[in-house]
Amino acid sequence: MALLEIKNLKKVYTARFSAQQTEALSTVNFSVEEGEFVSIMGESGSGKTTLLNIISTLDDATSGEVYLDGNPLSKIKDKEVSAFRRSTLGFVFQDFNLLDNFSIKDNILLPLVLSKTPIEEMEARLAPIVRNLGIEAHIHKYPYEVSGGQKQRVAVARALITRPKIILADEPTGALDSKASQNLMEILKGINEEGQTILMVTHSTRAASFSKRVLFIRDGSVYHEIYRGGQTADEFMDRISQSLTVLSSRGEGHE
Ligand SMILES: Nc1ncnc2c1ncn2[C@@H]1O[C@H](COP(=O)(O)OP(=O)(O)OP(=O)(O)O)[C@@H](O)[C@H]1O
Repeated sequence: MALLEIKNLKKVYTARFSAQQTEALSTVNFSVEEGEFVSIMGESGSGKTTLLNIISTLDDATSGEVYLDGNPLSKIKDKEVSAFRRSTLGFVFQDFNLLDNFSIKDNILLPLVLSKTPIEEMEARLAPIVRNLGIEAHIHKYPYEVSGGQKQRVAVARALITRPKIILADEPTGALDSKASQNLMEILKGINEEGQTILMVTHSTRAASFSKRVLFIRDGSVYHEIYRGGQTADEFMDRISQSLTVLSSRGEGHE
């Protein structure tokens, strides 16, 4: 059974003060196996954020279903959604989403504090994660005292601390320079090699080349996919670029 299964997902937005409707997702079908690292690419407005928001339980689908470990997300009761999200999903966003008034350590521990984890357990989980991510020396600082790349590593630490089933990353390198982006992607690749499943939305072909599979979304549905297989990151990046060129220049059909 796939870890994540997206079945016939459709999302239509209805404008609040008019009858105007936008079909953001038409029919999305795909699945992610445990241990995979999958990127989602597509032009602006193709529905990537909408898709990630529905998988994140931040938004509801118009129809279709998302299954995690075989369980339909739409059946989770409203009052259980926050706890589900906290314990099962790890989030990494483009703009880090750290709390400025919390130290780095408190930002990382926040999901565990909210789920009332004992202090000894929190400390035991924190130590290896901050060591692996190279942010050990910064945990008593505040977000405004560290670089963008370090902030994003803090966000990754916060995502990992709950031992989520899947990490959902939305443009994680979007606010980083090329060196920090490379560093972050190497970290995500390493985490994936240790078994963490990752689903990432990105515009960056270089970032996507670190994943094992790339899904291309267009006009609200998955249009094409490629696997890295035995290719090097550079070879895979060339294939991703070629696919994007073909897809943006072609109206219909598969490669
Ligand atoms: N809250 C909303 N209300 C109405 N329409 C929306 C809403 N959010 C998104 N849309 C529309 O749904 C479509 C898909 O948007 P979405 O943000 O998912 O695209 P995207 O691929 O993430 O784009 P980008 O790469 O620019 O972030 C677009 O046409 C967008 O205008």
